Amino acid sequence: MIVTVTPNTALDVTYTVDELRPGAVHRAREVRHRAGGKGVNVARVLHALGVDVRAVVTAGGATGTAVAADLAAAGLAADVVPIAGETRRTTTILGSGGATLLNEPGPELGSAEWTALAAAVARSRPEVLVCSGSLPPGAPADAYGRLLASCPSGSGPPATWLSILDTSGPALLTGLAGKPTVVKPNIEELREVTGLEDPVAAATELRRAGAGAVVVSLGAEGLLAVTPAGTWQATPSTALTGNSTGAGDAVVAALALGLSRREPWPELLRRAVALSGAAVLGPLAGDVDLAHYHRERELVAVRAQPERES
Ligand SMILES: O=P(O)(O)OC[C@@]1(O)O[C@H](CO)[C@@H](O)[C@@H]1O
Repeated sequence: MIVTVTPNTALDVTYTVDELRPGAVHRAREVRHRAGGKGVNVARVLHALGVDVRAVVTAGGATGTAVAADLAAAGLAADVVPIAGETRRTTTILGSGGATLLNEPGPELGSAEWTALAAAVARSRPEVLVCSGSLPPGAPADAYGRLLASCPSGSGPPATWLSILDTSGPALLTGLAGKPTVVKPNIEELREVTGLEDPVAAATELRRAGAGAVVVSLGAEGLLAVTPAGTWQATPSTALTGNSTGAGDAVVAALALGLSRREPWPELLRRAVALSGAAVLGPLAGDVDLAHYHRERELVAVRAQPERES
């Protein structure tokens, strides 16, 4: 079972406009609401692939009720941890220039709510645990580190626990204490937390600090993976335009699936690049174009990178 946990769950609101201009009035052509937050998107993608997945989310207030109802309507298995605060909204504006995001910080969680979240994760006995998204304000600095370290695996002794951490800034750095199997920053997030320009050097730094492997999103150039088995770059066959919101979550979904199947890295990266493109072609974050995914898996180029002196 793959389990995703999204402490700062959201109601994703997506507006479509012709062109986004700062300072102007926009009449939205379309407005869509759905349960979101990175871990929810990961679960949605896995569900679309027919994979057994469970989403652990927080929900409070009217937006929390809408999130829980949408998860049920989508047929996603979920553990909804009730919270006193109002679940946040995250807004995506899709215009001719691409996607612009406005993410609310979200409500604080009380210590009993953190305990309930950790208990829900432990109860689900993940084989692969995915920790995704920003932490809510006032979260314990090591919130992800604790969730990752305390996770009892359904599949064996601690040495076989598998986990993915997809977050940024201090939450990423402190989460490394939980020894995630893989972390998946994008190139800007990686440079920000390490202060290093070179992505291989920066990824190596995160591995030294506790990550098993580091998979870096390079945008249109695909993915770079620095792993115990070697370093690879995986490149898509073609550049795509569409809604890039959620493309990173599709990469995480592919990584979780590949880890659960113990796939070799080149195979896993092919799947991740193809699924990321499929997400760009999906209308909303969490949607994937499955026809593109199956076609593109055959076309992704994966190249081993030369070993460097450490
Ligand atoms: O504020 P966070 O937790 O970093 O990101 C939240 C979020 O912007 O990420 C997803 C795209 O990855 C959106 O669907 C979602 O609402």
